[in-house]
Amino acid sequence: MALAWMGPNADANLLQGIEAGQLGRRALDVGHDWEAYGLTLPADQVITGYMIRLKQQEFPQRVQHNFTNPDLLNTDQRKVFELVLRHFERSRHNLPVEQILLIVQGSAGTGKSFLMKALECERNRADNVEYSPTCMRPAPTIVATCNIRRRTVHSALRLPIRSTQLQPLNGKSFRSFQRSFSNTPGRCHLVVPGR
Ligand SMILES: Nc1ncnc2c1ncn2[C@@H]1O[C@H](COP(=O)(O)OP(=O)(O)OP(=O)(O)O)[C@@H](O)[C@H]1O
Repeated sequence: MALAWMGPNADANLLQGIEAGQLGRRALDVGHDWEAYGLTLPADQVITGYMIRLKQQEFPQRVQHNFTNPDLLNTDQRKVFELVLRHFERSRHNLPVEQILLIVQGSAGTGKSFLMKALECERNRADNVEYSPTCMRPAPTIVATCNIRRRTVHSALRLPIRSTQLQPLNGKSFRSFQRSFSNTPGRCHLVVPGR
């Protein structure tokens, strides 16, 4: 917590109860059994190792609690839910549809993620899970992938991270991209949370 307070450009002297520059050297830090948390990786592998462990350990545990009951949606959530579901249904029956480009805005905790999960649950129910890639829910940041258990937009769509130049996909990445859409019957809904 103390490290988080420091933040970029924060004044370390303002940290309550901690002498500036003493973080990591106090008896509490030195005497703490850090290995009890499994932090045994060399420094350059800590982040990579942490992400791998997060995926292996937390990911499956969280998936088990992913059910969201659409009956709980409030009036505003239900408006969006019904609009998107109508679109789903028309696409599924090959009826003419216009592409939906929809932004759902709301301050923190107003139920945007809840709405997305409800939509996905409804799709899985209607489509019979095997069919579910018709709804992709990539996230813009790795933090969001942890919150809602999905891959990033860049990873899902094979977008370059370090360059603004789009190159044609080829070889392994092209085949893996094709595979990820291979169950998608014609149309795919892409739902991207805002952070
Ligand atoms: N209709 C609802 N019925 C019951 N609980 C709800 C409903 N909508 C949202 N919640 C609950 O409210 C909390 C906040 O919702 P949620 O995380 O979806 O908000 P958010 O808008 O995505 O927030 P943030 O922008 O911070 O990510 C969650 O615990 C969620 O389960």
